[in-house]
Amino acid sequence: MTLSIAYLGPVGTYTETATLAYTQWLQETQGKDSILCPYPSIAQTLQAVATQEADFAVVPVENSTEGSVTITLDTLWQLEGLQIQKALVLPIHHCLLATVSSLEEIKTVYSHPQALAQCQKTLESRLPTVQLVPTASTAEALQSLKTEKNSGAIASSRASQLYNLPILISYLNDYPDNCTRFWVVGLETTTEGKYLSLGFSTPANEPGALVRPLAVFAQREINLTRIESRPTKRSLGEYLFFIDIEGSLTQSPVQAALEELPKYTEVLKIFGNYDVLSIQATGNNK
Ligand SMILES: O=C(O)C(=O)Cc1ccccc1
Repeated sequence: MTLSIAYLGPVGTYTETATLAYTQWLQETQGKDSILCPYPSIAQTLQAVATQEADFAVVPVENSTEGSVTITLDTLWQLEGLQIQKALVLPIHHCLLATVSSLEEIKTVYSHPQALAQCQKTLESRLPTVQLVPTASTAEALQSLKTEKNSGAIASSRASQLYNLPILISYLNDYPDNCTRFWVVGLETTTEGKYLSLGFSTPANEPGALVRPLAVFAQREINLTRIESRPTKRSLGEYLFFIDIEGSLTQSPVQAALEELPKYTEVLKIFGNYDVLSIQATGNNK
C-alpha cells in the first residue's frame, strides 16, 4: 500500500524537503512507498489527516531562531485524534532569489513569515527600505518573481533549482545554526519513543495552577524539554500549555505522571510519543 503524505506546498518548500527525508526513511527502514500531496496551508495539511484524505501530515512546529509555529500548535489542539509519529530536524539555509541583477532594484521581498523573521536583521542591514510581504510558503513566494519585476523572494537553493530562478544572495540567515523541527502527524496512537508531547488547560487561574501539573513531572525526575503557552481564545489572559518531556509511555514513572496529571488539568491531550530523525543538509535537500 502506498502511503499519502500531506505537506505545506507547493513543491520546493522546506517542509517538502523534510517530507522527502521522511519518505526515504520509510522506504529504507520499513520498505514502504509513499506519495507526497501538497496543501496550501499548515491547517489544511493537518485537516487532510483528520479527514483521512492523507495518511500522514508533515508540519513545521518550531524554529531555533524564531520559536513556535503557532498555527501548528493551535490546529493540533483543535482537531481530534491527531498523533505525532516522528519529529524531523532540518537545517535551514535561506537564499534571496530574484530575476533582477542588483539589490538596489528590489522594492518588495516575499516569503513565509517564519523565513522573513529568520532573516530580519540581514534584511534590515542589506535591504533596509524594501517592503516585506508574507506568503503562505517560501515556494509560493516565487510566484511573485514571475509577475513583479522589482521583487525578491526568500527560499531554499533547492527551490531556486526547481523553478530555475537565480540566487542574488546565497546566505540570508541571521544565525548560522538555523534549524526547524517538523512533526509527522497521523491517526495511529503512538506508545513509545524518546519524546512525549502533550497540551493542557488549567482548571482555575490561581496561584500554583501551572506549578502543580509541572511538579508531577519534576517529582519523578522527568525532564521537560520545552514549554509553550497559547491563548485559549476564550478570554484574554487564559492559556493552554504545550509541553514536551523526555520519556516513553513504556516507562512506569511516565505512566504514573500521566495518571496523576488529570487532577491538576482541565482538558488534557496527549499528542504522541516519538523519536527524532535528524536530516543532514546536503546539496539535494538544502
Ligand atoms: O514555507 C516553507 O518553505 C515552509 O516549509 C515553512 C517554513 C518556512 C521557513 C522555515 C521553515 C519552514
